[in-house]
Amino acid sequence: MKKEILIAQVILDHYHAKLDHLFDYLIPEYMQTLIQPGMRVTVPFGRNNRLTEAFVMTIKYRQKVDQPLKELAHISDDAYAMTATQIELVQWMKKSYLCRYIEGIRCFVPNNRTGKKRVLWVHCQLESDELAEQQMKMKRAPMQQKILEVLHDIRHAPLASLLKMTGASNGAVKALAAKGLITISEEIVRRNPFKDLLTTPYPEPILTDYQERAMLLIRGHWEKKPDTPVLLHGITGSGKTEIYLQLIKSTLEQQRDSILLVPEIALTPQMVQRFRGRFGDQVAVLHSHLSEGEKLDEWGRIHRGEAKIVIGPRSAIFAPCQNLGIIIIDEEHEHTYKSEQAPRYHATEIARQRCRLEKAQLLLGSATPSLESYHEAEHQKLLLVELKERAAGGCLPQVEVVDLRREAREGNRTLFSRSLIAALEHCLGKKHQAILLLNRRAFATLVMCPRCGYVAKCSQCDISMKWHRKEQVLKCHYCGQKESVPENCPECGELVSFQGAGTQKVEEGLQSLFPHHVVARMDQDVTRQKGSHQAILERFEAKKIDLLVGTQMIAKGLDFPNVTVVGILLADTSLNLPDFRAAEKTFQLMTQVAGRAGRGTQEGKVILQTFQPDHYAVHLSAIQDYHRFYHEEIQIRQRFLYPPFSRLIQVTFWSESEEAVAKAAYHSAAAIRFLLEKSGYGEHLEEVMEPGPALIAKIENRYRYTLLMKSVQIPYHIMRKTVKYLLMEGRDRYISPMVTVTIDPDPRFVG
Ligand SMILES: Nc1ncnc2c1ncn2[C@@H]1O[C@H](COP(=O)(O)OP(=O)(O)OP(=O)(O)O)[C@@H](O)[C@H]1O
Ligand SMILES: [Zn+2]
Repeated sequence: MKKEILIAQVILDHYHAKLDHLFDYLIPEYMQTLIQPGMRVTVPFGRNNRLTEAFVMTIKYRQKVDQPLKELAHISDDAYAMTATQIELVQWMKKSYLCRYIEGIRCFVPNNRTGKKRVLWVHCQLESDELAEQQMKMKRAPMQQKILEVLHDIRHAPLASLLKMTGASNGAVKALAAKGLITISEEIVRRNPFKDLLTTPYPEPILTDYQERAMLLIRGHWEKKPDTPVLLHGITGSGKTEIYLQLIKSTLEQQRDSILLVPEIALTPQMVQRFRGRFGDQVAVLHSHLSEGEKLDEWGRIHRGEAKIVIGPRSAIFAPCQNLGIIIIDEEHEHTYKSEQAPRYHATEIARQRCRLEKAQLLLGSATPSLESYHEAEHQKLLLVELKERAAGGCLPQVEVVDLRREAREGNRTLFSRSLIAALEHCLGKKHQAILLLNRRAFATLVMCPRCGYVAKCSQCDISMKWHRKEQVLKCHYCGQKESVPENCPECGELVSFQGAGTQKVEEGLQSLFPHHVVARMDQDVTRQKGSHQAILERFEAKKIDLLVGTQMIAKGLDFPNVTVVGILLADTSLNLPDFRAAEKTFQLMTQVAGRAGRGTQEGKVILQTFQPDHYAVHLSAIQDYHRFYHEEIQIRQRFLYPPFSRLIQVTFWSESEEAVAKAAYHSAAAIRFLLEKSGYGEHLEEVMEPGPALIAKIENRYRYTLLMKSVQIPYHIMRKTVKYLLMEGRDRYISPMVTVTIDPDPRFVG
């Protein structure tokens, strides 16, 4: 009989598709009591037995086989080990998002190559008489004398400061240490992302009636049904954050951890300020603007349980909390919760899985819940809790819809309607502030020929170039390519004109309308630099800015009571996108940005400019009636079988060869249909749609085709399995190696 041996199945820390499976390694005798699933190890790999990092997924006994197995070489730092839950989540992610193991693992395990930040301290314990005696002995070493003198006074100093103060070299310090006159110690310091953040206490208010009721409902519900998530639908300014604070406070009292997700980094500072104002240093942040070192140190604080509240955007859902009690997702409808890169996860889905596995509670909050979530609430899969009044006493702002067609007929072709100018004058006259939204960057969107219709396009991407006036260049917002601005049309020679408007143009227009007021702009161009959005928001809060212009970045979450006017310059930008969610996105954006006005005690006013005043998304957001919007929109979804009445999978094919990409798309569609037919779904093949060029048909010189599948009758897991089989395992047979394929399950952008 053959002997049983203990083996570890590992995933190599490597992104190569061919290495995306488990490898078996023998566990040497001495490691057997130490090793655990989730640990990071080093293994010999390949013909040269190169030492490679890997993660242990499982440990098991196996019959000894004739073919000899290689042995694990080394167990690495176990501080970064995955828990059993995390391993299970990685497996789940691989299956659900068709990603590689390592892509899932990398979400949980930080890159620890940065190491810890260490500071060296120098200490001196000499008494005065000893000092004098020693100094006598070192007449020839004036630097050493000086160091002793300085240290004798202050006793301790960081090495770097000591060298600066004395002008001495490292050698002199070492010499003193060698003589035993001073000692050197090492301190590990935390890289603190909050060092520049001003925290003021954020006291608990008396809850409003709605908040009080909401708290009772939520607590009562979770006592009975801890597994059912809550959807908190509260109008803008209704005080949802206070509910989050109170729920997290109870979680903290039970010694458990909380994760609070915000839709983008720009919203972290305001949230963090409130939470640190109440819970102090128990609050940690995790986001991509932290330095590697800061990230690692925050990760460590959470992992060790020193920080029990984590705030951050999407990726903070992977925070290493060891005793998770609650996850809260603020503005749950935001598309930023879906990752656009592998693994293409949705943070809410990860949250559901984590809550299920870790017995934690889940709360989704929004003033404009996604159709999917609200639909679930209607079908009792989520508990719906509503806040119908503003917390600080004010009411929702008045919204005036301005028909831009009429404005133009009456002779005003500028970006600023007469109503908007009047409202801004009134607002500034009262020393209030205003927010202006235009969901587009740059100065003008297009450079266009008024005679032949030529539009300047990026030569690598099939998309119009945007004019950036300050830099005097055309820029492609997809690949970043810059080109000079043509004066004449390259096709017909006519002088070109600049069409459309971006935030820069609004900024300049406003400045000339209101030369004595301060105008500032916040969009991706301005905030790419670390910390700059925070600086702008701080100035706005301190009332050093009167008019703030921005893209959707300024539309949500911000809470400034002195803002009484909001201008939406062009509601149509998002309405015209060829995406089945266009109306929903527009409604959400309009309602959210309108909600920035009148949050204090003064009344707010919103001017909504549009060419399509009769569109239901426009006029329902003008009266801020979520329920009616939901009922209109859900019927459309049902009629056309879009989510939540179906689940989608989108496959994108990329290649430098247009022929290859088209071929790949059509062959794949045909093969998927064939396989589905063989599995008995021949009657529903129309659920695999005709492939075609993507909405943006070319990016960075690569052509793009998309193939959309809509699972209604064909079960989703069957569809997903078929696609996976075809495009991953069988790809060599159907798709030319010149073509890249990405599979996006439950895509947020279709086209
Ligand atoms: N119970 C309360 N009493 C007085 N003020 C309150 C109370 N609760 C919240 N507020 C204040 O009301 C304002 C709005 O609250 P908050 O920012 O939480 O709204 P919100 O529901 O998150 O809105 P939005 O969806 O628009 O971001 C804040 O200034 C907050 O301090
Ligand atoms: Zn480009």
